[in-house]
Amino acid sequence: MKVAVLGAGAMGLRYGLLLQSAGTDVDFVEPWDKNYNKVKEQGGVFVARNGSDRHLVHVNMFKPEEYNESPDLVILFVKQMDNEKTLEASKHFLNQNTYVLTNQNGMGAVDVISKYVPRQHIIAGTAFAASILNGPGDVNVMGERGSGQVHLVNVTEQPDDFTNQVVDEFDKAGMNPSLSENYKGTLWQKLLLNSVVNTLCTLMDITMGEYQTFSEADELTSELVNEAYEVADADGVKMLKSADEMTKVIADENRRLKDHRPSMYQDMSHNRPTEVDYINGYIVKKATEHGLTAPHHEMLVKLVHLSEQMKA
Ligand SMILES: NC(=O)C1=CN([C@@H]2O[C@H](COP(=O)(O)OP(=O)(O)OC[C@H]3O[C@@H](n4cnc5c(N)ncnc54)[C@H](OP(=O)(O)O)[C@@H]3O)[C@@H](O)[C@H]2O)C=CC1
Ligand SMILES: CC(C)(CO)C(=O)C(=O)O
Repeated sequence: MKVAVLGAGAMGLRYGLLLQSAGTDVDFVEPWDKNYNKVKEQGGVFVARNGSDRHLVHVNMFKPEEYNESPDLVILFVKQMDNEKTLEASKHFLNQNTYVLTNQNGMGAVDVISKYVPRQHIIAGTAFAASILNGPGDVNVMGERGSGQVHLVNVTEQPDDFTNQVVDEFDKAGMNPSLSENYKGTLWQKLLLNSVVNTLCTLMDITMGEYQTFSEADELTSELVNEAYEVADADGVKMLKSADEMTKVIADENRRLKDHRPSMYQDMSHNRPTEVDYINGYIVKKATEHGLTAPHHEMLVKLVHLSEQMKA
């Protein structure tokens, strides 16, 4: 299987390097010039795990305009707001046979990807895993080896042979993949985690572990989760877990990745726009569509925008 990772940032590198080390044929396609130039200059990417054992790994990296291969699978890992321009710049290597996989946080990618490949070739899902890009060509993979999880789901909810091959490749790479047949339920599970953890840790300038040490952490998590569950229910989402179980999933993830500052924090601390509109903002949008309100999530969206604007 030939894989092109489109967007060689923190998570694109995490997935691509794991697959490459398990023997999958991986190319990285990077629209971000600074990263591309740095990788070419140093002859690869510096990779560390939990800040240790930093070493150089060779990768094949191309700019979208110079990439002329026909990958079987494209793994899209740019930020949500960059999807449209990135796919437009890559459309010469996307065709009716290409599969595109997104494990990005937030909601919206599938609608954009479906302009470029058939919906039955879109593999969505979620990454219960963390990475930090220290700078161009320099990635820090968080969590113990083999501890992250990947949940994959076909947008049509009909897994085919190719999707099962992708699961096998991910399994060989130690990525702990699972394949679901519940598209929205799978994505909402991660949406909930991000709507609590990314947003609160970013606003409060704390790690996931620090949040979980707060005496009322589970109560706060539960308020946000319950509000979102009403919206999911109105939207016809079949959730994979109860609201109480989800609160526990979030607490467990906070303990597992206790030293991690979520990707939204990485953006905020570098004065970049965040993905809040695709996370809490999506919950608010869906609430409005169904004649509901989601006041806690709406407040969080405004607070993140306030902070973004103060830094701009
Ligand atoms: N990081 C994580 O732990 C996780 C992230 N995700 C999701 O994965 C997706 C990718 O995120 P992630 O890998 O964290 O982010 P990246 O490492 O790709 O991006 C971080 C930053 O790199 C720079 N950059 C990357 N691409 C470009 C570009 N084309 N042009 C200019 N600058 C660029 C920007 O910084 P600058 O402006 O400073 O140049 C950018 O904001 C997101 O949807 C995220 O939510 C999901 C699970 C975990
Ligand atoms: C919180 C986390 C690590 C969950 O996997 C994440 O999605 C992020 O950092 O954006």
